[in-house]
Amino acid sequence: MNVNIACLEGDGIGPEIMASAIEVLNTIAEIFYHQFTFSHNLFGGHAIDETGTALPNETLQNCLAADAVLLAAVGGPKWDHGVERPESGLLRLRKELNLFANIRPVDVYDELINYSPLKSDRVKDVSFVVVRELTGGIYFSEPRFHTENEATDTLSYSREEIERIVEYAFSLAKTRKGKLTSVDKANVLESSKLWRKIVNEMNKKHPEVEVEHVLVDAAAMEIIRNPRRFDVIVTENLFGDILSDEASMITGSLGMLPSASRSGNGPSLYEPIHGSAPDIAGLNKANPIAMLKSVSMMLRDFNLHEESKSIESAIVKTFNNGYLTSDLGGDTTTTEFTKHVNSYIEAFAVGGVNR
Ligand SMILES: NC(=O)c1ccc[n+]([C@@H]2O[C@H](COP(=O)([O-])OP(=O)(O)OC[C@H]3O[C@@H](n4cnc5c(N)ncnc54)[C@H](O)[C@@H]3O)[C@@H](O)[C@H]2O)c1
Ligand SMILES: CC(C)[C@H](C(=O)O)[C@@H](O)C(=O)O
Ligand SMILES: [Mg+2]
Repeated sequence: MNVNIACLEGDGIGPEIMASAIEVLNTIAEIFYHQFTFSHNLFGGHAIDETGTALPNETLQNCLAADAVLLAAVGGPKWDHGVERPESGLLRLRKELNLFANIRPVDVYDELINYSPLKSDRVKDVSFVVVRELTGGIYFSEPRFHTENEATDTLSYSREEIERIVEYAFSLAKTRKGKLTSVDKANVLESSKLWRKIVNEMNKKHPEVEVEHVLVDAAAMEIIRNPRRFDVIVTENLFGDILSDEASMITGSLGMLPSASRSGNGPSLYEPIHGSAPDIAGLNKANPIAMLKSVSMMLRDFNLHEESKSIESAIVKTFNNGYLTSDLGGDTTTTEFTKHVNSYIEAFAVGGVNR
């Protein structure tokens, strides 16, 4: 299969985990006889330094023309106080590609349950997906401004925006355990009242899905108290951002959670949920698992299931053999971890595809 991938390595640990992803994709291409073509694009802080904008037009055009976009991370203290921020490039890109559905799976590996800061009996067998609305809500609504003495953000959603993300979540729940938790703040926010009403209306169309509504503050508590109760969580942009970082700790590290952002037509974007980790940038310490699992989600979307499985299984073999990056208490470097994943992918292919 030929796949044209627009790569945005960005800032901080971005280049290190992107290198890991490309190495693994090259191994997959060789073993499974695919042709992956990569374009390397300026994005984020580095793009600001070189062009004055976080999302240069050439980068946007390459993303629009690609089969998929692979993004590492953007941002860092160097750009925290500039007029243009790296993060604004990311928000523009999501909007331009209409990536309204951000899928963030939270799956606990049995082998790593002791690395979670939570007790192992709480985290065992946890598997849920956060479906985060990604192109609306408080991140994008107008008016939005600040002056010396006043600042305003607006949280607004149209019926259409709510319906399309909730429809996505219902469909996903049907392929899983059939339970949908809608997280809102309907005791306070007008947008949440409409959100909740629409979820209830749509439940009539999908009666086989069990729906519950949980207020976001209670949801934050439940993710720690009893994370096994969740199957699919659907929520507004900002709530989804916060809850997914929280949920990552169930798995042991923020460096574990991948994501896919989809529009339904046009290229999807695959990226870890974490940021550019400036505190460990350039030290070869970054955990590449979130990035590699994002690659695995991309391959699954192209129906390359065996290829996707080979990555997942190689990741498990790598940490089962004691290779853990420092966020999980180990001393394996990013490059060593990647080398082991590559060799297990090769072994997987010998035992599987070439059997
Ligand atoms: N999608 C993105 O590009 C994205 C996402 C989140 C934050 N950011 C940006 O990243 C910058 C830093 O933000 P932050 O420090 O709040 O969050 P962060 O996610 O970059 O880091 C938080 C903590 O988690 C650790 N961490 C994150 N990913 C890791 C990995 N793969 N391996 C090991 N440890 C990892 C970091 O070392 C740090 O201690 C900011 O500019 C922020 O806006 C970008
Ligand atoms: C960098 C930032 C704009 C971004 C977000 O808030 O969406 C990040 O935190 C994420 O989770 O992808
Ligand atoms: Mg975030």
